[in-house]
Amino acid sequence: MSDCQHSTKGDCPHQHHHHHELVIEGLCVSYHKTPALREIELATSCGNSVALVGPNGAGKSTLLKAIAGLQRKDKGSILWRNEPIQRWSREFAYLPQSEEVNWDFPITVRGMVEMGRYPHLGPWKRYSAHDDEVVERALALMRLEPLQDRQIRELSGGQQQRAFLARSIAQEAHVLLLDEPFTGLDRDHSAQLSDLLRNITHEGRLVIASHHDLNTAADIFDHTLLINQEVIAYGPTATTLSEANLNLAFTN
Ligand SMILES: Nc1ncnc2c1ncn2[C@@H]1O[C@H](COP(=O)(O)OP(=O)(O)OP(=O)(O)O)[C@@H](O)[C@H]1O
Repeated sequence: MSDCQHSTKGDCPHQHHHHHELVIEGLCVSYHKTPALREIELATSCGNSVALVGPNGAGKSTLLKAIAGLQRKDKGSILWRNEPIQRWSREFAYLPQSEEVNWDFPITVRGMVEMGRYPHLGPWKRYSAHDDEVVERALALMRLEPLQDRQIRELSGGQQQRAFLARSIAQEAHVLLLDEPFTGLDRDHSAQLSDLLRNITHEGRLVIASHHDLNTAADIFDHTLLINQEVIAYGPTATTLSEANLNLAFTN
């Protein structure tokens, strides 16, 4: 258990942490002995959306990868429903920054969403009526029905992102880890993604996303974790992004 008294900046993030589904305590990550994250604490649950905000190099991508189980940690724990995340890999879906994703393989939107069902299929790898239903729902929730027979590589970046989200939903992942999902979207597509993320949290999932636009953060994310290697503040977005906290985070 960490000691809240040591946290002088912002709210203590882990009060009643054992009631939360995702609990990060004392997380430290370094690259070649250079620290990238120090003593990160976070406790949150399904139904929430959390923005990761901080300057370039603050460790946002590193934290997303760590939660996805893709980043070696020096110290600390990341628990999902009181157990190490490794036991729960299906529960997590991680989308890197768009330029890091290779979308150039031959598969349709529907094919990609069906891939989300693979871990759930029985020994004969046959799709049941239930699997089809889940795929239909995921396509509908992400408003992808009209695009379902299109090749992924022929879609716009925003549409590809929606296909990824639909696959994660079909996979029944409860935690969506998104690295700068709003980058490169115009105003209408940002508004659409914002709506879709709201639908995703309302149906009982958790969205954690790095986000650069301080002006839109409060409209999109109910909570914000402000970091610069360490936690600067955590809480409801509007209060967390106060001028004082931002000064702490964005000056070195
Ligand atoms: N693979 C790596 N090897 C060595 N250092 C790395 C590696 N990945 C990240 N870093 C370093 O770790 C720190 C945190 O990087 P990270 O990408 O997590 O920050 P970020 O907050 O996502 O930044 P940005 O807003 O610029 O995307 C940076 O100083 C970065 O240079």
